[in-house]
Amino acid sequence: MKPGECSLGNRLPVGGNGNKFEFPPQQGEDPWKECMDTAVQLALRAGQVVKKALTEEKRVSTKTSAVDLVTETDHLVEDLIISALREKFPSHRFIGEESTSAGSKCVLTDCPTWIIDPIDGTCNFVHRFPPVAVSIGFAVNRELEFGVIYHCTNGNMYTGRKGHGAFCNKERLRVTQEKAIRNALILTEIGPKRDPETLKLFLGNMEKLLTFQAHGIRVIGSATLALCLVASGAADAYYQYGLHCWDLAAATVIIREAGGTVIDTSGGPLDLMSCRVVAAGTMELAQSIAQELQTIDYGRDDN
Ligand SMILES: Nc1ncnc2c1ncn2[C@@H]1O[C@H](CO)[C@@H](O)[C@H]1OP(=O)(O)O
Ligand SMILES: [Mg+2]
Ligand SMILES: [Mg+2]
Repeated sequence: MKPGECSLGNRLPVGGNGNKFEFPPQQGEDPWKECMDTAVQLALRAGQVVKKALTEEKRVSTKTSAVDLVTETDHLVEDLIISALREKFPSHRFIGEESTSAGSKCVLTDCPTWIIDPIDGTCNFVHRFPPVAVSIGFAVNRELEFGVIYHCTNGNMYTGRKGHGAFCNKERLRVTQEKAIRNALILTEIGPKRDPETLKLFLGNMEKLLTFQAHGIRVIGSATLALCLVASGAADAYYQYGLHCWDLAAATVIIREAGGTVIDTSGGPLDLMSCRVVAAGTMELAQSIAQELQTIDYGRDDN
């Protein structure tokens, strides 16, 4: 994809809410810099909407299961982000969690594509449990170029740009060098299926890792923020069956740029649409976890 195919428009800041997040300086020409700057500004703007709505009464509906929640704020924020991006970059494509739920196609092509989770941690949002994020990933030629994840309740802005590192605000992120399950702090998420067979597999996977003397397993209710904790070195690994491309896109760039590994649960390369992942600071730990996991089938995002 040539840089010219990203309609760069003018350089007016998006939003104008007075928030002055400065992206860490980069060297050389970056054809997607304006896109990334726009993503940061939009994540901040969306984050403010989410933060305000957190304390207000919410209308909650369910999607794929009784525990897969959505609110009017998820829709509002996704519309806000996609309409602003479409206006600025009319030739680009969009994959959004709520647009996909409403029937939009979820396919990644070579075109510049934005992959958006308007609220990651909707269940947390509904309960006012703090890990709640806005996640914006961007891919060109099916390769992830950058990711922006805004932790709405504590104001942390996580960014990763391919080849330029990962940051939390202005602080560079680094993964841990832990290689063994034995000493690892591991994060996961439960996924929306709660039938007995799925729960047995989910708990069996946890039990296996605990049997190997993992220091701990944590579930925080936001896949994107859990992955940011791995990028930050606050946890050693993350695995899950039942997440989606919008949970993974932005975070994958951030972890890789923090020196970490993101792979498929089979031990092979990541497939963004496969609804499963293992991420870790080291390939050794990622492979060890992948080897122990029993597959939970969640289908694919692109069919
Ligand atoms: N009841 C629930 N509890 C936690 N996460 C849930 C959930 N239902 C759906 N999810 C989604 O599953 C992802 C990975 O498990 C989470 O980050 C969350 O993304 P969401 O809030 O964007 O829907
Ligand atoms: Mg969401
Ligand atoms: Mg999500």
